[in-house]
Amino acid sequence: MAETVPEPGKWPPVARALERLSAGRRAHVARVAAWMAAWAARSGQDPEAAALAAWAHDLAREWAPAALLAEAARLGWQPDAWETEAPVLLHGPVAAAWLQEWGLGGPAVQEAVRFHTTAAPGVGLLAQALYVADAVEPGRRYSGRGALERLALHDLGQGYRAVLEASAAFYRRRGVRLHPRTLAALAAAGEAEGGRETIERTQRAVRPAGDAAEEWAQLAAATALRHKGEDVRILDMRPVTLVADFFVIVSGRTALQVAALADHIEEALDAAGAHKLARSGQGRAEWVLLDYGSVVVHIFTEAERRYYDLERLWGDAPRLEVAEEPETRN
Ligand SMILES: Nc1ncnc2c1ncn2[C@@H]1O[C@H](COP(=O)(O)OP(=O)(O)O)[C@@H](O)[C@H]1O
Repeated sequence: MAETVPEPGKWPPVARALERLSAGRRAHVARVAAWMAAWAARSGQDPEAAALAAWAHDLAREWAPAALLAEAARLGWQPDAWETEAPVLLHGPVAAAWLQEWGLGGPAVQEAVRFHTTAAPGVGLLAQALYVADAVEPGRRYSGRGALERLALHDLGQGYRAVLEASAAFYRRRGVRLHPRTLAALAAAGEAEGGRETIERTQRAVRPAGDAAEEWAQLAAATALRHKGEDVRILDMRPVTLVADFFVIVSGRTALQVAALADHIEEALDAAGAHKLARSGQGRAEWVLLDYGSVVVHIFTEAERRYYDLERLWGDAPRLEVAEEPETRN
């Protein structure tokens, strides 16, 4: 990449913090800065903003979990359940808050740094570019990297979506449950035009062999119906995303019923031998998410379900007929 990359010395607090990073991390950051410079030059974006976002994005990446939690608290960032469990997820929000403290970078730069690990729905071009750059810079080693890089330089929107899909698939295979911001970003990116063929090709390449996903989805739906879950739906996610094969969506009348439905469904799937990766939303049980990898069960109160409107977000996902429940006595 031939573009000159604005040096971090332009932003002294950033340059000082960079010096405290390991040599390997600094080299990664420099490759991200070079990628961002190339992207900015091609697409007529501000090279200074692109460089600052790149140089700053990993400044807190090597902080210990406890230090990240303490720093987030000092800076007024309230960690969510995912960030509390994996404080490494705070390194973007913390670095973004530092920029703000130092009076560096506008909202777009801070947004890009804040969401560079998880992505987020509705972020601007700079944030999409940084999310992509972090994943496709030439120091990363995985098959398909070069193709993703070229796609993103050609069309950032398609590249962003493809990187989201690819990293969702990667984390899914490793059993990492995705941050809700990443899920929402995937859904939002899926609404954008184009890219579908690329996505379908990626999907065919990476989809693991089938498990009992459809059976588990039907069982979750039947269990929800038996326990007076309302508006029970199964969405076939296979044609639209790698995030899961099926979503089961259920409403409960109250937060209490949402929790009870979650318990019943968990029990039934457990008995069927499904391995649960995660359950989230215990504390504030207006949206409980049971994650079985291939099947994700969402149990909402009505208001919460309307607010998130997964069915609209994933409007392209075909609906599956919920199988008639066999008569059960007693
Ligand atoms: N979207 C996500 N949802 C949940 N966890 C994530 C997500 N992205 C990253 N993580 C977790 O945070 C860790 C660090 O992520 P990141 O900083 O992007 O990795 P890297 O060190 O390769 O740059 C990952 O190993 C993963 O466990």
